[in-house]
Amino acid sequence: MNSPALNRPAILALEDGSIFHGTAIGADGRTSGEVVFNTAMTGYQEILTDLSYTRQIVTLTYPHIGNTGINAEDVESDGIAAAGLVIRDLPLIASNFRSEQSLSDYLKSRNVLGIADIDTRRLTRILRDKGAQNGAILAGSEAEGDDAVERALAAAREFPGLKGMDLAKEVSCRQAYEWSEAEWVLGQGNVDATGSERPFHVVVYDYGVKYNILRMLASRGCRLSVVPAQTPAAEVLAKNPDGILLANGPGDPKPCDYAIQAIREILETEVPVFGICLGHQLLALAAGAKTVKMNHGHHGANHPVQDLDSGRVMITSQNHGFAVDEASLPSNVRAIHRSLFDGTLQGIELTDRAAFSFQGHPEASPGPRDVSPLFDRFVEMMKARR
Ligand SMILES: NC(=O)CC[C@H](N)C(=O)O
Repeated sequence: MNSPALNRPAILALEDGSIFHGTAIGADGRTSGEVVFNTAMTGYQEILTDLSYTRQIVTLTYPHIGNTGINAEDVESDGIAAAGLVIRDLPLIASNFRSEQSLSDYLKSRNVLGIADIDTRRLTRILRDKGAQNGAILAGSEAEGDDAVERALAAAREFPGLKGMDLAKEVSCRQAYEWSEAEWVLGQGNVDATGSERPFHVVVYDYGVKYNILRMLASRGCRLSVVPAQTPAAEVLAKNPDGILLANGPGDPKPCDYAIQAIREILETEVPVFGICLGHQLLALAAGAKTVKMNHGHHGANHPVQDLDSGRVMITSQNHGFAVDEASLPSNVRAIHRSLFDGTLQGIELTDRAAFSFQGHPEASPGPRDVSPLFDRFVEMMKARR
């Protein structure tokens, strides 16, 4: 342990009045958001950089976080998206041949707050039993003084909550760009250096896209045009895509009327569509279904999901707090996947159209890669249309 004199205090407060005292491991200051727990044993870097965690404070149930440090290759976006990190124990040593920076230095360099030495089991029980809650972290001098707990509670209760919050358009890229995996590996930006044509041209609606979705498509030979969330359908269709991918993203899908409208227009054409997580929810809304806020959502890397056609069970990565209500599916939409944890809907396909979507993360590879064949299904759809 650090000597107590070097420790900076931090406080985590939940809207229900729960207070946790711990040690600051990131930037000083204050942050608020919805507090959610993730049960994955690996992948803290992918979790922190996943834009779907925007305005969420994440606690990890695995107790030792930071062991393998931080590297430049495993990021899912260019920055840390999560509003804060809550952990049990920060190991003193980060050890991995790819490690370039400690977790603590990474948080500080990105001005993100983190709190360690927290009883994350107690915290998780509260979130599981009462549901995801709004919360706040105060760190460093902000966490000092007799009124610090009061201020932390006030900050937790000031957060308006994610319900009704449209964040996709905020985190989306500002301008359209091209992506290919080779350029990513070389780190030369998004312009195709070789000028080589990729067989399938996929337009990706960026609602907060995880880089691994782009890598998975690029590795299957797709040329990718990534477009801002608010791009009208006509502009996307004018690019003459072979397929359209609706990406993951933060916040509530319901207020994203620009996306729902664009998807409706796209569904009037024959272009194959694949939706992932927020993209799945938006496809369902465009098709006429409803979405709901879940109690504490799904955030982890070992969630069993059943393929309803084959009966096969897949071990999946999950990160969502909203879900499509299966009872609301119109007659031309079929349920194709279901969670074996709580029976919630995990995948749909349109019966009259080459369009399907998945609630979990087929691009994630925390070990199991059971869901990655969904990318092959998308490629097959594009092939069939040609
Ligand atoms: N990972 C995602 O795309 C999350 C979708 C949505 N923001 C939810 O929480 O349900």
